[in-house]
Amino acid sequence: SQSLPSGSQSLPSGSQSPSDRLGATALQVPARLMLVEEAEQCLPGHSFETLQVMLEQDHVLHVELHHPEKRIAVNMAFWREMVECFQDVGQDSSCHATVISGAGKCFMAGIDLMGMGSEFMMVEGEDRARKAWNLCRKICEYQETFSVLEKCPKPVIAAVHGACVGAGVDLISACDIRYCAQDAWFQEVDIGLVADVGTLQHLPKIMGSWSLVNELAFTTHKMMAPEVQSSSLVSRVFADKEMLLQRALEAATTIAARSSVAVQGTKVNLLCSWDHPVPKSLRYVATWNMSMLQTEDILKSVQVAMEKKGPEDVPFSKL
Ligand SMILES: CCC/C=C/C=C/C(=O)SCCNC(=O)CCNC(=O)[C@H](O)C(C)(C)COP(=O)(O)OP(=O)(O)OC[C@H]1O[C@@H](n2cnc3c(N)ncnc32)[C@H](O)[C@@H]1OP(=O)(O)O
Repeated sequence: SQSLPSGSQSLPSGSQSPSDRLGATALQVPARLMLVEEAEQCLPGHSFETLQVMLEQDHVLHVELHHPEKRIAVNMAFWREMVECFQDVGQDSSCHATVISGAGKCFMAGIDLMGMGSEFMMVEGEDRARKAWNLCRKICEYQETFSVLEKCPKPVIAAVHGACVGAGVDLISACDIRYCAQDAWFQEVDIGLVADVGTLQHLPKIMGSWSLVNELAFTTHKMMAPEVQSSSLVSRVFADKEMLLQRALEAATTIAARSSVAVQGTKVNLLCSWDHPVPKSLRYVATWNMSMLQTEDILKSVQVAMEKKGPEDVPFSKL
């Protein structure tokens, strides 16, 4: 059988239909069985090769992409570690929201053109059918690197500065909120292949203009910050990286102070409406809320609203 990157036994294999995605979000099966207490201690200090995880505020994690000397060109470890990291974020009840950014001069320079070329050229298999089968499995595993961001019920905010190329666009298109700095620019892959890990599936739904999506995909047109804002790829542009991170962390802190029942349930149901027609999504939220409306968070929230306080004043229980 095809040899896998080390540690990749923890990656789910096979492509997922929208309903699989929803099911996985709603009823996540732990990838690595871990007690909540262990998960809480584990993530911020966890040592990854390509990711640095920092606890920024109460309940807010900052995941920084690392490989600054190669402009965050992503290597084999990255594809595996993103899955490990965001599966753990999903399980960690003390994390309510996450910011993801790039260390050094840019957000991401795409795949490591030197290190990863052989990954797709050298596919094992005794004949073409078996090679194709193994290649399909591999592509599905790489898709999971960014799909994990959607499956994670905690909102993920992408904070982009400088270049965001190829796989960087795949990554941000799977995030829940996208902010960028004035110096940010975005560009599709131009290495003789069809992008296959999320960009083409997400961008038409995210951006307001099919024409612009096509332009970006067909011509590899370099989009600068004002253009990505007017096309809705990002919702806010900030003067520089410092301001960008500050405002991304502020947004994450606001989210983290709210009821987890409300925030995580909202993410799951927004994804449902992304994937399904309105009647089906309405039925789903009715089924969702027949249990979730029984939360104590509603009473607590109403009480503080009456007292003219904010959600940060409510002692919500962990989820
Ligand atoms: C696997 C599943 C499917 C996924 C497919 C994804 C495909 C893609 O991502 S395609 C996109 C590939 N990326 C690129 O084409 C971008 C290449 N890089 C650049 O254009 C520039 O480096 C960049 C604009 C990002 C930054 O420019 P700057 O002037 O600031 O830096 P450089 O001097 O160019 O680079 C500094 C060192 O980093 C190395 N480097 C940069 N990008 C990559 C890369 N993608 N892969 C490998 N190495 C990279 C660059 O060679 C320099 O190294 P050194 O010469 O040793 O200092």
